[in-house]
Amino acid sequence: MSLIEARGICKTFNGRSGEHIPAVDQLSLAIEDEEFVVIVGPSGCGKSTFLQMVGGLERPTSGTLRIEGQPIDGPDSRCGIVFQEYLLFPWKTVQGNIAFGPSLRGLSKGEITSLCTHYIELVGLQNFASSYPHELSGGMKQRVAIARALANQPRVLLMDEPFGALDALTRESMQWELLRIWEDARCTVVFVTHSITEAVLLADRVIVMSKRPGRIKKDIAIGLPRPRTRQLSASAEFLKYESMLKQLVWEEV
Ligand SMILES: Nc1ncnc2c1ncn2[C@@H]1O[C@H](COP(=O)(O)OP(=O)(O)OP(=O)(O)O)[C@@H](O)[C@H]1O
Repeated sequence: MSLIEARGICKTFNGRSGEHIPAVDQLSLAIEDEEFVVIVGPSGCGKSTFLQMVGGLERPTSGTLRIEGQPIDGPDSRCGIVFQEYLLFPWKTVQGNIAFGPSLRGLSKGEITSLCTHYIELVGLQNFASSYPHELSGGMKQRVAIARALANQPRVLLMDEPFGALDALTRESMQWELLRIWEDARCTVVFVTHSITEAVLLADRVIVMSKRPGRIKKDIAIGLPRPRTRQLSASAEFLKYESMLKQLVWEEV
């Protein structure tokens, strides 16, 4: 049994004038435990919609979607979500933001503190535990958002263009950071991006979606060794994946 199984998923939205907007069409996909799956495709092809259905924030119009064999019927603590907008609580410190989920789960104070300490260290924010979001850079805010999601110890981390709002240099450093964090946290990641380079660097598998209504156009295993290195990211093999994927996405634009 796969960790996540989507079979024949369709999602149609109702537009403002009552028109039907088919966003996702007959999407079938199996994602295994601890896989790092990246979804790419042209703007509006239904990537975020698929992620939201996995996270239980949207329901498929038809088809079945299961996690650990059980139908997804609403937001589920097995899934943590990180969005492009950091969505931190501005009135809470870094520690307070990260402690929020564990405190809702009714953990003891000691357990919450040790979870917070672990994840604050994991994302490298030891010196900022008492800072408020407005005192942090974009990259630091996204580290908090990642730590906050991981502190709930999800089986699946859903990431929707998490580095899309960052400058190029910070974005690249966050990609390496995420790989390091993922090696430690060892959860399954489903990651949406527009950056093909980011996709090749991070993924075990890249799913290329067709233009709307999104179907799976190609499912490509990235056969690059881990841990990924800077040297590898400049290799001929890396560039080969990059140009193949660019071609596949461009055909849909
Ligand atoms: N709540 C909604 N109501 C109506 N239409 C929606 C809604 N959410 C998404 N859509 C439509 O569904 C389609 C897919 O949207 P979605 O955000 O999933 O695409 P995407 O591939 O993530 O796009 P992008 O890469 O630009 O973020 C789009 O045409 C969008 O306008």
